[in-house]
Amino acid sequence: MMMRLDRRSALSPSTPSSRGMDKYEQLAVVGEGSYGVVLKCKRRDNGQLVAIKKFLETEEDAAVRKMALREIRMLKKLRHEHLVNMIEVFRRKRRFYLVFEYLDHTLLDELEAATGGLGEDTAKKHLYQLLKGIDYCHQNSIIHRDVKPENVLVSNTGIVKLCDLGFARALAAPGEPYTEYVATRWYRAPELLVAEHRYGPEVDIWAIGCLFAEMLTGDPLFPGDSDIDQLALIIKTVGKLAPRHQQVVSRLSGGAALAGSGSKGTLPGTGLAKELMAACLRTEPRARPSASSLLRHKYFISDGFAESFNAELRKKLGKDV
Ligand SMILES: Oc1ccc(-c2ccc(-c3cc(Nc4ccc(CNC5CC5)cc4)n[nH]3)cc2)c(O)c1
Repeated sequence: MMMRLDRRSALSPSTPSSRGMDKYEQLAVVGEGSYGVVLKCKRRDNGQLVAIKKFLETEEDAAVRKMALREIRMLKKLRHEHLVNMIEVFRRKRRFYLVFEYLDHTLLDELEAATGGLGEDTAKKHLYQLLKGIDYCHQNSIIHRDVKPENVLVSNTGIVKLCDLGFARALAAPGEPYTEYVATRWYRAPELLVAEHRYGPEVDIWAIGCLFAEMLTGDPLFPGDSDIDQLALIIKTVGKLAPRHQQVVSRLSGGAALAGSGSKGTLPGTGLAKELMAACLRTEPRARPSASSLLRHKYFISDGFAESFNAELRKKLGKDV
């Protein structure tokens, strides 16, 4: 469906414009959420493919305007090889348009196309790049909060970038509780499932542990169909919750049965891969390693993988990484 995006008005003086939204031709819708739609577009003058997030509501809605400006402020701060970078911002008919890099497909597309997983070599390369992107977020005090296969983009040269930080948020000040937020259930850490007010970047590490397992097997690790079922699957595989979380669960209807016998199921993978995955999936958030320490894990270092893969990334990205 061809749609000419109308004349725009620059959102802020820091984004001087040329011919406005006329410079893009819409090619497809690649994503839809409750707050907006993501369009695959082509820049008319040079053929560059971009992804344009169009907010559905106009900025008359104060809540939408506040959320959009918060998202734009955050996105302007974050620039990294393994995050989808924002190129420019426009406003048209009192709606916000955010223009981003376009990558060929998502990790979900890869998982749906591959039976039995992506193979350990691809899974390891994707995992390493994901950890680099999330480490950058965490170093900048940003929690992504919705790491899942749809939010992991892959270029046709195998470069991986995290996207849709629309729900990301800055780390709360000490003592400040977070607002309620519901990450996609299958990748939601136990502390989110028990609605702990104080959660941190560890929720992203949990999600990455879930993604690593899914890349190896091709199947979601914890496909819960309710929050209680989600907790039951987690406990069955990785063992008991942290005592403070167990107390919360035992007060929920049917929660008492979730105490768990302590015997654990098995995680996919072998050797150092399984060791790294298990570390990401510790039910005590404080026990999960940081992204930066995971990047120095024996799994990436002991076989020379990090050194050779970083050289490969530098060539592909055409710059120092
Ligand atoms: O706050 C925000 C809001 C939106 C984004 C965002 C930025 C860029 C994208 C994006 C998507 C994309 N490529 C893409 C390609 C294909 C698909 C869907 N494939 C399946 C087969 C139908 C989905 C996405 N390239 N870039 C998506 C979201 C963001 O990164 C941050």
